[in-house]
Amino acid sequence: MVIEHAPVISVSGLSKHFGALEVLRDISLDVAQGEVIAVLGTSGCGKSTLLNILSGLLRPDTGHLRLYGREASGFTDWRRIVYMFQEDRLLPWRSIWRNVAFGLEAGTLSRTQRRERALAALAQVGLAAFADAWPHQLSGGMRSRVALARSLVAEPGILLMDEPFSKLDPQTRSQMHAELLQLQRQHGMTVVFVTHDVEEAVVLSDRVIVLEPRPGRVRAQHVLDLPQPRLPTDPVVSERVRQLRLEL
Ligand SMILES: Nc1ncnc2c1ncn2[C@@H]1O[C@H](COP(=O)(O)OP(=O)(O)OP(=O)(O)O)[C@@H](O)[C@H]1O
Repeated sequence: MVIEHAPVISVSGLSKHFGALEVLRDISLDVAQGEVIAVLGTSGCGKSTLLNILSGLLRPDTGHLRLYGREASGFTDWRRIVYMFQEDRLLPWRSIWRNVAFGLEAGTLSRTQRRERALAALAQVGLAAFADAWPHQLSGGMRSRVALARSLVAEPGILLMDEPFSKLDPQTRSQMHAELLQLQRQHGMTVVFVTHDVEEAVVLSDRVIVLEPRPGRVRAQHVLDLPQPRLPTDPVVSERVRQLRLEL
């Protein structure tokens, strides 16, 4: 879904080195509100580094990052942006609802309100019944859903994801894809995720940004105007996957 607005994320001329290693060179990219963007590239091409910059965790050496129309250096509303990591990062000593509510603790909500919000987020991922369970009692897919609930509980405008489903088995992964898209539509969120899985990029995204390695540069952008849901077995989908694989 693409809503025509000023970009919520705008990157221009961005570069990043780690010591002598040039990781990103002259990256420019605009993301509209409600878009789902896949950043696709081989291992080590700088995908996570780019996401770290978009999230404010890392500063670029040169170039500009604008979020909701503001230069990142003057942007203060970082709570509108949530970062979902590759690992679920659940805290083993906290019950499920308290894991989900973790990010709300810095705010002004009471414990009861935090629990209500956490329960609502858990209900959205089908895990309301597990609110008082512990992380070790959950399967990998369930833990992944909890991580998604924890990301959604703060109602972010932008969700950044670094290969969040890469550790799941293929079937659970497809379920998570469908759930993510449903939640994304409900909330109108902008999603930017990085992956080296071409099929995942084609199934989920409105647009694929292909990064070229050493140093990471934008090689191509592809708009995927295919209807949802997209099944990997659909010939139109598998043809796009085949074409994109040739580019990597
Ligand atoms: N903090 C750091 N210090 C030094 N080098 C780093 C740092 N972070 C990343 N790198 C290097 O920068 C390059 C790009 O790393 P990055 O993690 O962004 O790639 P990636 O495309 O996300 O890889 P993968 O798909 O394997 O996760 C790699 O060569 C990596 O070793």
